[in-house]
Amino acid sequence: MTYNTTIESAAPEGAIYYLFGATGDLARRKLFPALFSLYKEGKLSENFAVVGLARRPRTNEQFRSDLYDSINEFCRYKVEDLTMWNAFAEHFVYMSLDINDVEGFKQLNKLSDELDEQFNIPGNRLFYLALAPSLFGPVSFNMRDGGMLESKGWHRLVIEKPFGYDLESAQQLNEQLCQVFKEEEIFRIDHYLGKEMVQNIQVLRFSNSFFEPLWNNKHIANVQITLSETVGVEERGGYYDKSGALRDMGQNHMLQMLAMIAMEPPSRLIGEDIRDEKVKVMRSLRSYSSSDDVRANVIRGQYSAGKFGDKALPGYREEESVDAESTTETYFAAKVFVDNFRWAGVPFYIRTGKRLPVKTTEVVIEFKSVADNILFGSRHDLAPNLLVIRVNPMEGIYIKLNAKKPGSDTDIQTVNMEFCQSCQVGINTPEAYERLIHDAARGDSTYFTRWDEVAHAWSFVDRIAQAWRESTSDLQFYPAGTWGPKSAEELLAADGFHWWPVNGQEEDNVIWVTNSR
Ligand SMILES: NC(=O)C1=CN([C@@H]2O[C@H](COP(=O)(O)OP(=O)(O)OC[C@H]3O[C@@H](n4cnc5c(N)ncnc54)[C@H](OP(=O)(O)O)[C@@H]3O)[C@@H](O)[C@H]2O)C=CC1
Ligand SMILES: O=C1O[C@H](COP(=O)(O)O)[C@@H](O)[C@H](O)[C@H]1O
Repeated sequence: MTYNTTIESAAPEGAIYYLFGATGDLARRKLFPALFSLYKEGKLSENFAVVGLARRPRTNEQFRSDLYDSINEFCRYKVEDLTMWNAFAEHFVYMSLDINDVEGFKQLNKLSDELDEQFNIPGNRLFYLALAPSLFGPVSFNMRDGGMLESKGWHRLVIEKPFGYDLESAQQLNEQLCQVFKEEEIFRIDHYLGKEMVQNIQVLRFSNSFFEPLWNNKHIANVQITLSETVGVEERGGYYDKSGALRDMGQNHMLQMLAMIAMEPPSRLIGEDIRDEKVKVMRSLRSYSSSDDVRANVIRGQYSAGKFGDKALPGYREEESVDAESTTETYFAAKVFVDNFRWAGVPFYIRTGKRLPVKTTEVVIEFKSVADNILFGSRHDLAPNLLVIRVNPMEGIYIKLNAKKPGSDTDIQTVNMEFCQSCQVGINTPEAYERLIHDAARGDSTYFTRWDEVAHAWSFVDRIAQAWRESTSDLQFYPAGTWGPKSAEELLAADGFHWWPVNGQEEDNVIWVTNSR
């Protein structure tokens, strides 16, 4: 059954893919593997070429050898057939280019004409900027001034996060890009939107009569979104210390997931309608009224030295490229309200952090208990029903129900009924980057963020950042390998709730009914 014809049909047309930042980490770990998977699955037109671009010198042979290594290390498919590999690799060429040098773009333009000819490409251009954001503006101007946008096909710009540091810098960046590209030609990546289970939210919500009528403040008590990571900042301290968890994860991935949960049904399953509905959610986010309001509702933390099992872990301030007195948050938790008719009074609790005990992304929808339950309420401490959407790394859903304990007259037990998607399809589900590159190549911007969404998300985040700049007294430290500051528990306890266990913290006394075995 195909639910969205714009997404499932239409193979991409032939195009040249320009990978700016081709010698960087993102290209190596995500972009090359994604291109190989698409090729292997027949999702790239035969008429394509990839031009790797960065300053350091590389021959085409060296570039293809880097490509080979990256695929064998990071791709879900390995290179098994050399004939097929050679056919793939011959589409890849490398050119050394400093993006500040417009002459280089003129040469690139000539090379592009040759590639159009060689691979029978109709002048389509997809520019992927895996570069530091400070280079996004200059590279766009030089593309234009170097004549790169004069080819007869379409031109699309795919840009990585972060899109700005705050609303003001994001606006400046957007103005620069809009001098060269139209909004519909700009594809802003939020790789969470490319994840299977994030895309599945709308199917779960709008195609199940179990959920659709209950999806509102009459039946839902609260929503919890957890995005926990075991890693620290690794070698990204230089970037992360200026960014922090709020900008790195909050402004984008977490608010995007919240929007997918909270949005109204779009009138049609097409990109603009879905994005219109997400914008309405972003616009309805209740801004904190004062810095005290921020401190009462947003908790921030930074990991100190700790351990995983027997392994000692350094504190954040001891990490490479991090200021020894840094006050950057590696954790935040917030209580957020969506001020509209559907969600009035329902808290959305969101939390993310590095060096937490497990790597997992989960959304928990906690339903209200059966009102005035005269049958069971007085005798049992009934667990509320939950719908849990497991996004990452395990994919699937489960629902938590109350059921009679077999053989007992009086006991009620909690049962988790699970659809484990990962168990069905193994780990071989498409990576988010495959999906997103494929969509951009077909001109489908549904799962990319539109400028107005980004701007509203920054306004919300900027209010928090402003309070944090005024004083750092609320920054709390948590040992690496623990669940963050205690006050994040108190945030929910004050409302009579608690964080539900996520993957790796399974509860006792719960029966699992699952397809995982
Ligand atoms: N790595 C990741 O997992 C993620 C990265 N991102 C984003 O992706 C982007 C790239 O990140 P990442 O790959 O990690 O960064 P890296 O620092 O690893 O790579 C940067 C790339 O830019 C090239 N470069 C730098 N300056 C110039 C220049 N003047 N002209 C031409 N090329 C230049 C470098 O090549 P050379 O030195 O040879 O010129 C290199 O290929 C960033 O915006 C980042 O925030 C987003 C999510 C995850
Ligand atoms: O964008 C980012 O996401 C990753 C987490 O992504 P995931 O797909 O592995 O959950 C995070 O580690 C990184 O700091 C951030 O920039």
